[in-house]
Amino acid sequence: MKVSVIGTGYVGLVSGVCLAEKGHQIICVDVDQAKVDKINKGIPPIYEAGLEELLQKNLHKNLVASTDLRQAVMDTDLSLIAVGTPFDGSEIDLKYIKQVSEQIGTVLKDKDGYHVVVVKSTVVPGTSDGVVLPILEKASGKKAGTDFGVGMNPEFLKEGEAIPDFMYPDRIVLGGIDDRSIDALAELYAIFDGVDKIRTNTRTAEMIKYTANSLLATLISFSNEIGNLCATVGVDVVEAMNGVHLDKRFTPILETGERIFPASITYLAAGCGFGGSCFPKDVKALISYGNQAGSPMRLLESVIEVNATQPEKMIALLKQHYPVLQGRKIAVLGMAFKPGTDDIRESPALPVTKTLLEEQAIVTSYDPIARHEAEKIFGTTVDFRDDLKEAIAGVDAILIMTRWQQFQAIPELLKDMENPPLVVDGRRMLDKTSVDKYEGIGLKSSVAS
Ligand SMILES: NC(=O)C1=CN([C@@H]2O[C@H](COP(=O)(O)OP(=O)(O)OC[C@H]3O[C@@H](n4cnc5c(N)ncnc54)[C@H](O)[C@@H]3O)[C@@H](O)[C@H]2O)C=CC1
Ligand SMILES: O=C(O)[C@H]1O[C@H](OP(=O)(O)OP(=O)(O)OC[C@H]2O[C@@H](n3ccc(=O)[nH]c3=O)[C@H](O)[C@@H]2O)[C@H](O)[C@@H](O)[C@@H]1O
Repeated sequence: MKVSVIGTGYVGLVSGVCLAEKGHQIICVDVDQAKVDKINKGIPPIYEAGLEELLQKNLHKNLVASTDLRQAVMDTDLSLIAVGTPFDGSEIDLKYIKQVSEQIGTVLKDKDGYHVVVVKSTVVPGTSDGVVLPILEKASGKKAGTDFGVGMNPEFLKEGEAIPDFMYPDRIVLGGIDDRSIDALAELYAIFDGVDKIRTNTRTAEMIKYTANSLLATLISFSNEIGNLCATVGVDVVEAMNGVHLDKRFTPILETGERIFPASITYLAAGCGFGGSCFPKDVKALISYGNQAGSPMRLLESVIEVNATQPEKMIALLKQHYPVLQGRKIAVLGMAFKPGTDDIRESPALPVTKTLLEEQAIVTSYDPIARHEAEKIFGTTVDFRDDLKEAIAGVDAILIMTRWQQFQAIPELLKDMENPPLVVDGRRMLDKTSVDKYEGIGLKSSVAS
């Protein structure tokens, strides 16, 4: 199929590259000339394992990038809209979705033949048929369902694992205003053999996406709240959660006979909080949507509240040992909101680092790939290092903010130190007995208070 993908961020570029790899003819469109130039040189503007190789393999064969949306829509049969849908402080901000709908509609006015416009961005229920469709009709002067189709195809990829998630999805949701629109999406994904496909209307497709993200965020905040109680009453949350996690309902048994471990994969691992460009904004958008619909989302409000205070737990644990942070040397390990990505949006490391700097601690930091992003925020106020060993040399305390597997080396690195630093484990990824001075989320502080 000939497909234009509008927006070349995490979702747009990964979708475009993977669909090209599956044999479709893809034109990736973005307003950002610099991004388009990079893509056309085979350099992905974002870091995602395996993306560069796949891009270079398909570039100028099945895939090309462009800033010319008109030509891209003219030359293709289906357009996937994958622009950002931020939270504006009170509700979902649909300005990019509206802009693109208007632009596509204007092209459809002059285009012969049946074109299908599909929303891939995460949008609140009612957006595809209540916002996108009327804009397309107005700008094109044509009728949805007769002259063109409208679909909704949410994306479930995780950053850091985007390529395998896209290539081997758990399910594909094919939402549309009518059978013809859904059939076009079914054709696009026909090549994904053996994957469960859900044919549904656009509103249900939109709701599936929010429900999935909100459930995952709820599991995390639930685990964090239990962790906070455990720490207060002297139970280790990791041990408590192991007892829960072994329930087969939470650790499905794979075809190989293995259980799904660790708990972080099933979103039951307590830690310093969830971040990223999606959970925080999507849960907030659904709360706002629920309020507007007259169905308040009280549980989800708590999910956000619990998450907002989790990073502070790291500072509280640190202060058990160092009540005054001024002049203390602290290593913040991990700036990315999760391993496998250089994305630091809403990362718990950001408020923690800000607090440390406000309290005049001397902060060093190491992140395997997100240094360049974190430097844009902290500049030289943080001493960024490219080497874990250098970042922790001579510090009073280490704060583990991201579950990078590289940090498993910490006990070994501290082993021979005369006066090893305190380790505050925000991801509960180290054995608590593997270092001399250990504090962790969901664990009673070793300092009697
Ligand atoms: N990042 C992720 O892991 C996932 C994101 N989503 C959803 O997908 C959507 C996109 O997210 P990301 O890819 O992270 O966003 P992003 O912010 O990384 O990329 C959006 C891109 O759209 C471009 N853009 C904006 N207006 C445009 C226009 N008029 N024409 C052409 N390009 C335009 C921007 O320049 C940017 O490159 C959001 O709704 C998000 O919630 C869904 C699943 C996973
Ligand atoms: O809509 C989206 O954008 C995507 O949002 C999440 O993906 P992502 O944000 O990339 O990353 P996750 O691996 O889900 O992690 C999110 C956050 O939760 C945290 N987390 C995860 C698991 C856990 O047990 N505890 C925990 O704190 C991670 O550290 C991270 O900060 C969803 O997992 C994807 O299915 C979805 O497509």
